[in-house]
Amino acid sequence: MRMELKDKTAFVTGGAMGIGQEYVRCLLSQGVKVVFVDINAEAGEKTEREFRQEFGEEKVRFIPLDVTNEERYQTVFQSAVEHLGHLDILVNNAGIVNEGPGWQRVIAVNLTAVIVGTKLAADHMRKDKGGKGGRVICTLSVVGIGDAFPTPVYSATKNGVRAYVTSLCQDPTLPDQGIEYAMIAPDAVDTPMNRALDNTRFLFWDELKDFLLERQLKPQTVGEALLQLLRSDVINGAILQVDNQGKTFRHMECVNDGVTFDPSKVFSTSFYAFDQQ
Ligand SMILES: NC(=O)C1=CN([C@@H]2O[C@H](COP(=O)(O)OP(=O)(O)OC[C@H]3O[C@@H](n4cnc5c(N)ncnc54)[C@H](O)[C@@H]3O)[C@@H](O)[C@H]2O)C=CC1
Ligand SMILES: CCCCCC(=O)CC\C=C/C=C/C=C/[C@@H](O)[C@@H](O)CCCC(=O)O
Repeated sequence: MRMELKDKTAFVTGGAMGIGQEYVRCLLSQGVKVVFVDINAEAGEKTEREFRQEFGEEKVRFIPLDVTNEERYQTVFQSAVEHLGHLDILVNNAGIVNEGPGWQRVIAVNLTAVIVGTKLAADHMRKDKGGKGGRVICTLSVVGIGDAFPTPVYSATKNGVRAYVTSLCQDPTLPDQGIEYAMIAPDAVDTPMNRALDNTRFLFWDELKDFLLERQLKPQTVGEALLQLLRSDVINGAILQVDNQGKTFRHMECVNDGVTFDPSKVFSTSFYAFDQQ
């Protein structure tokens, strides 16, 4: 299934700032109609104003939402679908890092809310239940395809999303459902999230920040990766790793439609090895 992006519809979480804002911008640039949600209403309204000026009043709509509020998520999702007509693409992007007190919320935002949103989208999209099919994209992190001692809770949520999505990808009824699931795994990206890091949110931040900040990507690079992924013919099971070396499909396999991954594209030299030692 090759997706022509023009006139498609998308729902993006955490779209007010950072990577999510770039996702929204990139989708709009391709003629996609977008509803985005964010807990930060002020930033969301500002982003909506700017994008309406650039892309047109009717093309984009912001709705305030804390994705951990499941009841409100259902209501907002429903009104987004009514506004868009139907939904072709869900981008699960809202995420936080915090290894200190209050870490439980990292699980609620990064993992539980991703499952809630994905279930809402799948129920709406399933062709075998009257829907039109669609694609669900989740933002992992490089630490979602490995481990990282400075972010054990965060890494657990991202690995959890990877396991959840990869499991959905293997559902033998997926071709009947007409849904594809894929993931984007960026290295460190220069966003408001990273600019707010400290030794509590990210363990050993003082020791590691130079190493991490030097390798930071621009959010635009991750936005372009989303478009590359969405333009691909078959994406079920894909993990698109994005780093300063470029973009690499690390994993793509599916048990039901004959797609297998190309081993020559699996290896990525930039994935974390303690090669600095
Ligand atoms: N910045 C980085 O180095 C990397 C980030 N990521 C992932 O990319 C995604 C976006 O991260 P960034 O753009 O860096 O973060 P950010 O903090 O710059 O932007 C995240 C957006 O999500 C919103 N948000 C947070 N909690 C929310 C909630 N409960 N409900 C609704 N919206 C909420 C924030 O208000 C913000 O607008 C996250 O999933 C993050 O884990 C992945 C790899 C690297
Ligand atoms: C940088 C902000 C973190 C935001 C969360 C992310 O998703 C970004 C993840 C990016 C980087 C994580 C790096 C973890 C690194 C360590 O496990 C270790 O590999 C660092 C080794 C440093 C060294 O060898 O000097």
